[in-house]
Amino acid sequence: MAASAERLRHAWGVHAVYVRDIKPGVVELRLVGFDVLRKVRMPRRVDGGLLRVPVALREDATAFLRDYRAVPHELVLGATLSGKSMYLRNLLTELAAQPVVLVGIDCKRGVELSPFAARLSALATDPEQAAELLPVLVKEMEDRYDLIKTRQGITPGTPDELITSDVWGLPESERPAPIVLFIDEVAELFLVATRKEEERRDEMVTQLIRLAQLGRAAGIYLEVCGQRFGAELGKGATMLRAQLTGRVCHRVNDEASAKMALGDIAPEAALAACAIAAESPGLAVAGDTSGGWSRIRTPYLSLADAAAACRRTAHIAPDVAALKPFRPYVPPAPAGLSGPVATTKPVTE
Ligand SMILES: Nc1ncnc2c1ncn2[C@@H]1O[C@H](COP(=O)(O)OP(=O)(O)OP(=O)(O)O)[C@@H](O)[C@H]1O
Repeated sequence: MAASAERLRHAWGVHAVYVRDIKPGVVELRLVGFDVLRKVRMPRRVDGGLLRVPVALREDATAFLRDYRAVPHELVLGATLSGKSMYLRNLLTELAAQPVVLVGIDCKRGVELSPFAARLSALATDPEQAAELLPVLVKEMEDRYDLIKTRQGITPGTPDELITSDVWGLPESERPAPIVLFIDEVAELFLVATRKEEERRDEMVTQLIRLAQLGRAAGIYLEVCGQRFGAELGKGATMLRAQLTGRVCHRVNDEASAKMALGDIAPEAALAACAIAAESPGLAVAGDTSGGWSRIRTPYLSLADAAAACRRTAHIAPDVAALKPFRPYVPPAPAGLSGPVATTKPVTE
């Protein structure tokens, strides 16, 4: 096999299989999962910039970028074993390499997000902890609004370019680090058994809606993941969903679930999600409320490699004093796993 194809195989992981060289720098690939043949020029790594990370491959062999500045909040839906965790794993690992504060709520006792503890500034693993963490994030957001306001009124005659309505307009030295909050299996936050739990749920949902409505200007972004996200979850669910304008829908069990994710984007996108086969985990339909959508596939990334990437980047996690009490316990690295680890990277031509 030609050297160019070797490089491609390495860069694309198991998701693109070399078919033949067409001419120097151009090869034909079968994109596993999409089941189509593509002519692809030699890919180079995507340099997305802060908060703009490659996370999957599009059907046309270009990289799908998760761009928080353009689409601040996202909903990732899919049935069990459809590939949601793999998507989050890729996203989290890419963000971990940037000066971004990563926060997790994983009410499945932390089984999904704990492996990334070394890079997480805060982690809540049950609804009680989430109920303590969310108001701290809301307070952080309010403090950031105060900072922007102070800057606006700094002195009469402040040059126009220093007048800003979000953290991105602040001078770099004063700008707080962006925060991405990952919520795995959001339904766990909504489910209640007692009246007391219902009150706690209502408070959390209100806090989440506030973060979704106002977070962008404060540099706080949400990545919400679940199997379904409809009105049946209870008060506030549809209001919160409306704020999560980025949508990624993996295989779902019924049309109603696809419509929850994509119905307000494009009916054809919901149909495309319904057509995803059970044997294609990692395949999804991604869109946003502008109406644009495409089929995407996340690269395979093992949990061990993702965890190792988080350990390697732990030292760049920005400090947020208010989150210190929520810092997760980091177990010692397993022997033999502390060295450099190869990870697959979505690439583009
Ligand atoms: N892009 C991919 N390529 C190959 N295998 C994948 C891909 N994405 C997921 N898988 C495999 O599919 C299985 C399910 O993936 P994953 O755990 O991400 O699903 P999930 O939707 O999070 O499931 P659950 O809701 O049950 O946690 C895993 O064995 C995983 O390795």
